[in-house]
Amino acid sequence: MTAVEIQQIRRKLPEWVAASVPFAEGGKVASYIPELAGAPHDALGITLINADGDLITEGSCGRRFTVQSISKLFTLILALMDIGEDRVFEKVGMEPTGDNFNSVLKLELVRPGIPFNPLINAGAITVSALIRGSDPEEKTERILQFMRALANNDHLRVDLDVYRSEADTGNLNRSIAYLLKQNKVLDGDVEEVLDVYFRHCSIAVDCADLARMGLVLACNGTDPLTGKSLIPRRYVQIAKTFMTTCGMYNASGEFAIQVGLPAKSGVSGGILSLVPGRYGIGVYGPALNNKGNSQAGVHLLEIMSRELNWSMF
Ligand SMILES: NC(=O)CC[C@H](N)C(=O)O
Repeated sequence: MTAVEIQQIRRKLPEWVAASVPFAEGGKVASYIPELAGAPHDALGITLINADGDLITEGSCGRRFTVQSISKLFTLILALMDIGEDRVFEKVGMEPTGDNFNSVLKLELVRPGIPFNPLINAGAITVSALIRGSDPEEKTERILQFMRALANNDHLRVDLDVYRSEADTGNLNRSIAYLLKQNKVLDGDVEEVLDVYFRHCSIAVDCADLARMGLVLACNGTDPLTGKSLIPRRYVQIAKTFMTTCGMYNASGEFAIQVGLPAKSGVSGGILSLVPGRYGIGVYGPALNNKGNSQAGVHLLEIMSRELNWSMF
């Protein structure tokens, strides 16, 4: 079955990618982080990898881009591994918001002012503060090492141009962080927490890195290609649940209906997705729809899920 499906994907993927590329036209490359604005509008790439190590790539999959919000998954998992779920969920909730990823609205409206979930900016900034490490450098290094292990790629680095660009212009994130400090959700130095957050959002990857990280999640925390156990199963379960309920921002419900797979997107146009037990998937398409998800990338995943009957539901 799997071998037949791999052949089908290899045969049809060029056609599916070609059919999705035109959808980029209706989307916009994110420019609120100035360094992201130069990304190629109509690029679309995808890499899939399965537990046997079969790798399928199509389109502009070799391009490097920053993970942005996709990193929130891995900081969440690392915080869970560092301090356990009871302590993490004292500080962030488990519910979708229906608001934009960078909204401050509910931090003021809903007491006690903790972020609704770890995948919105408020939640991820809170989680950054929970990562073990004596200073921002050590925390960032630990996040990098963790992502390198998951991607099986020692070369992952912070893209310093994107980091500086976001640190220079990230006033909305600064507002969120100071509000969290005021609400006594954030402990410690706000600028140091933001520094860790901006840096982990700026880690550069390609589609193959995302696919390999997705494969570890698809296989419940063990990299099937090295046999290494990298994440406790319970924390993978938590991460995949958040991917399903909040991973595509406030379009997660629609994505669950149209695609039906756990996924996490970022404003640079990346999407990490997976088919449980079977594939890790990395997608890159920088033109975003009005919810902040890759316009062509979502379309491609919709086609694939429909054609291959991948929905979990
Ligand atoms: N949606 C995203 O990818 C947001 C991440 C980005 N670094 C920000 O904070 O705005």
